Amino acid sequence: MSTSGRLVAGSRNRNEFVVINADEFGRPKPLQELSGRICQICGEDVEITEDGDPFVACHECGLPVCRPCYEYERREGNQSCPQCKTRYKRHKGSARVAGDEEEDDVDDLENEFDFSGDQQHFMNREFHGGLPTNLDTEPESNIRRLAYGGEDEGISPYHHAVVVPSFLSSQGRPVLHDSSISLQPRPMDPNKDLSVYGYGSVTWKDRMEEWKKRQIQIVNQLGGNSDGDRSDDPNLPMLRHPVPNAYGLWLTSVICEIWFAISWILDQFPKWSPIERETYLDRLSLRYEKEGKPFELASIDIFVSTVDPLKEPPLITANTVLSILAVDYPFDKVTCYVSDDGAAMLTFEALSETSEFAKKWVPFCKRFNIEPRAPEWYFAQKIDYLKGKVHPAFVRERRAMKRSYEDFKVHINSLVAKAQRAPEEGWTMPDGTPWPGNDVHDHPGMIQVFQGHADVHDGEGNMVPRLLYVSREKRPGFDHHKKAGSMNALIRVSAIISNAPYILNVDCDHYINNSKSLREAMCFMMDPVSGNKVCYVQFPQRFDGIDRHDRYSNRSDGEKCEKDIIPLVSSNPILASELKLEKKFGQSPVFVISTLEENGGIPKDASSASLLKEALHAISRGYEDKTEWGKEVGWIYGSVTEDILTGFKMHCHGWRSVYCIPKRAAFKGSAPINLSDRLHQVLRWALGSVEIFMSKHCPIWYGYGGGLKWMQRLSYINSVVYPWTSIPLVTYCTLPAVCLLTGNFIVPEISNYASIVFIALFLSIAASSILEMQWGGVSLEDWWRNEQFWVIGGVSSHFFALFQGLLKVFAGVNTNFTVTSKGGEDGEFLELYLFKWTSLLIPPMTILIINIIGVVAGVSNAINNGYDSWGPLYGKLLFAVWVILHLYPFLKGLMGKHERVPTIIIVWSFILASVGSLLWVRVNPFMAKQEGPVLEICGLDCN
Ligand SMILES: O=c1ccn([C@@H]2O[C@H](COP(=O)(O)OP(=O)(O)O[C@H]3O[C@H](CO)[C@@H](O)[C@H](O)[C@H]3O)[C@@H](O)[C@H]2O)c(=O)[nH]1
Ligand SMILES: [Mn+2]
Ligand SMILES: [Zn+2]
Ligand SMILES: [Zn+2]
Repeated sequence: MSTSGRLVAGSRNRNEFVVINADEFGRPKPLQELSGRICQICGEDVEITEDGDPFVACHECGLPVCRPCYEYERREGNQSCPQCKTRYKRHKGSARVAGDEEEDDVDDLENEFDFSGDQQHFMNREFHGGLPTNLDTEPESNIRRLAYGGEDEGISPYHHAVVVPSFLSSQGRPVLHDSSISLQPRPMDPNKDLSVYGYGSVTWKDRMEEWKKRQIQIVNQLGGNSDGDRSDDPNLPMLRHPVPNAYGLWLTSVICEIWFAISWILDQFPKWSPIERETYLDRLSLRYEKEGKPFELASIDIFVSTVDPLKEPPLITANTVLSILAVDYPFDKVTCYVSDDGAAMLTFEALSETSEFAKKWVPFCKRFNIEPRAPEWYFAQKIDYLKGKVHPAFVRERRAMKRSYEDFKVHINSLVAKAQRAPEEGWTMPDGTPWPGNDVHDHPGMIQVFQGHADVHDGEGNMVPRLLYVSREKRPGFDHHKKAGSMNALIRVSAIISNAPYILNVDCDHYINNSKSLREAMCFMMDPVSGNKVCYVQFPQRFDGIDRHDRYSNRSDGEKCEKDIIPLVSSNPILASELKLEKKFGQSPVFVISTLEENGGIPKDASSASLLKEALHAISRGYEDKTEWGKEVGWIYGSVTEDILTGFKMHCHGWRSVYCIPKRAAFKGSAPINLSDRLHQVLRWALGSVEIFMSKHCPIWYGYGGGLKWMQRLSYINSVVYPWTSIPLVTYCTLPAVCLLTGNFIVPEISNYASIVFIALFLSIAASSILEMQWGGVSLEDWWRNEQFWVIGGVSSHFFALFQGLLKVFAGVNTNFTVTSKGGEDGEFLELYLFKWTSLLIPPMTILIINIIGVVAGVSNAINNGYDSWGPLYGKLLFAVWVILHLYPFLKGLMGKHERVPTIIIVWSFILASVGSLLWVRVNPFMAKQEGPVLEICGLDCN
């Protein structure tokens, strides 16, 4: 059976393979009799061999190909003739070791790799079975992988189909940028630029003298007499020993920094083995869409999940569904399943409208080959009618289509308006029967097939893929496992109704932006050689409608990877008893049989009524009881980031995944554009990580001896430990304020030599991150935003997630899943400054306030105390300003004019901040008692 997930792995994929002389479908034209013989791949002249004849690459069909192209194809490309697919034989004189001439006409591949038994292996693979063998070859590929560095270096370019999770960021999310550079913000080290403070102050110098003397005493007491001379060297003791009057502060900061250093190192590993991939859609089509033969592209079941029509507007879901129905793929090979966890009649009715509108929309898309095929975003694009050859018919039809879409929108909006207030007796359907889902938490399973009868044609005889509405049974008092549960229900329904060998999962807001996306994925999945190892292909999520400045770092900060295409691979234990399978998959014989169909498909003799009945059984509340669903089968339960957990589990079983980045973004989604939603989303992700961290699936302990690569393990570890970094982060952000308020400082004055070392360190760190950004194509601005959001998210969401996670594990307190609001339909940034107040905002607010108070107090103190006290102040100010700058977007949101901040929150934060500050000044635990040098300068308690 199958399971799924996403996450991990890096590649960049460029479609740069050029086929010149291609027909309008991009296929190479059949052989033309050219006098001069032009290479059909690159367009250059084909060379003349020593014999005086033109060079012939393929003796089967004689397609003219020049030697360089042939050599390239033979070595790194398809390794076979692009026209007739005959595997290339080695040529006389081809670059080869001298003396193997007699091997002429030998098939390279057969020679290099032993393929016998391989096919057998594919067939018998059990889904969660061992690691597929023969990872090292990739002849006749739909794809090309360019691997750099790491294990791949210097070996064959096909060595190791290793998919390293190169793109995980600190948030454990694959980073968006087309590079392997992950954007781990690096905490600044205060020790690095302190050389500037402390000079010009006499008192400071006195203190230093005093302190040095003490160091010498200590060294002598420790019996370091032999070393006595060296202890006079001003550099050494100062680097070895902390500031004597603020030992506690110093120690705290050092502990924080050690943790930052560890997390930074963890973050570096995944960057080591980047992989680039190319897809060749034309080859896919040549191979599987031969003219005059039935298309052989595999079927795909597409799952759309939705739960709350108020937060996930039906128009957005409708657009996603339309983009799926209009996708560039044979219509009868696509089935779209919409899972409604909210059992909302609104969703149901909107879907019904959508299926009607699709009959106009889909043919229009296909006829004019437009992009994207989600009408809202298509019509939002500006078209220049004067540019290029815009057909007059197109102009007319586009206009008409726009009008029908407007009508459709009005319709949907009126449904939404109607749904705002539920009638007392609950909703009734048009035929008068009550809507079965009136109680969201207590209702039977529902399935509705909207299309799929062969007689549903659009005007031109084009047909539209089938669309199904599915709402699984819900009963109070049971854990329904949120999205993971709904996906598992869809796996079963779809296996019974259409049983495609591959599935694609999108959220309700993830419309298909590139109608060729499915083909992109199929290049990997249906690759004759490497396809059988791939458990999923994932695409990065791009966003629409984010604020131009992307203030909350949706783009760069831990971008979520969405959309997986997952093969439903059958286990083929032909002899295993039915009983054993039922124990694993549950008691639906139709479903169990479907798991045995390697190539999908449903039994021919079954009536659709009986199949629907079976499907309803498969989505009943108790279906998964005492089965392996959620444990070994399907999406894995136990974390709100079910995708990471499931992907991890698949990788542990030795499967490989592919990260696919087509030039035109494959999918787009809406990003939360107000801070509160964003923080809640990040909170949920972090909570998911904490859940995995504390479960048996913790990547630190789990799955040794399986197929998980070391680098993958490190990346997974990184993606589950990052919430812990919030503890040192909160501490670190409070330190500057504490320093300012108490007059202590965490770093001692240091010598010139030491300051040079620190400056050099600091510069090299800055240089390395600038270089990384350059390579990764990340702009400085993106990086800075990422940095900022790392601090904001860290001190709020990650911090809360830790406590919620601990509460959940140790006290069983469950938190609910806050679905992220999907942006408004018109892509305006309406909500940007709208703050919905939540307790999440208190920590960053408090930190901000105490730092501001610290700055004010420090400066006014220095003014009172005159020139001497300015020197040491700068250092502390620098830290405080560092914190304030990082919280700046937060401050800006705070000052937004659209809605007034409830006073109670301000009051609370102020009370907390001032009580805290006063306590520090009074109790002052970090201040050394008496024996330290006397504090003459600055600090609130300064006399
Ligand atoms: O009980 C539930 C709760 C949520 N969902 C759906 O789950 C999806 C993701 O929810 P959303 O609030 O949009 O979360 P995001 O953080 O934006 O989603 C990302 O992160 C999730 C894991 O944390 C993944 O499941 C998603 O695929 C991925 O897009 C949405 O389609 C919801 O409708 C359900 O179907 N049932
Ligand atoms: Mn989402
Ligand atoms: Zn040929
Ligand atoms: Zn050529």
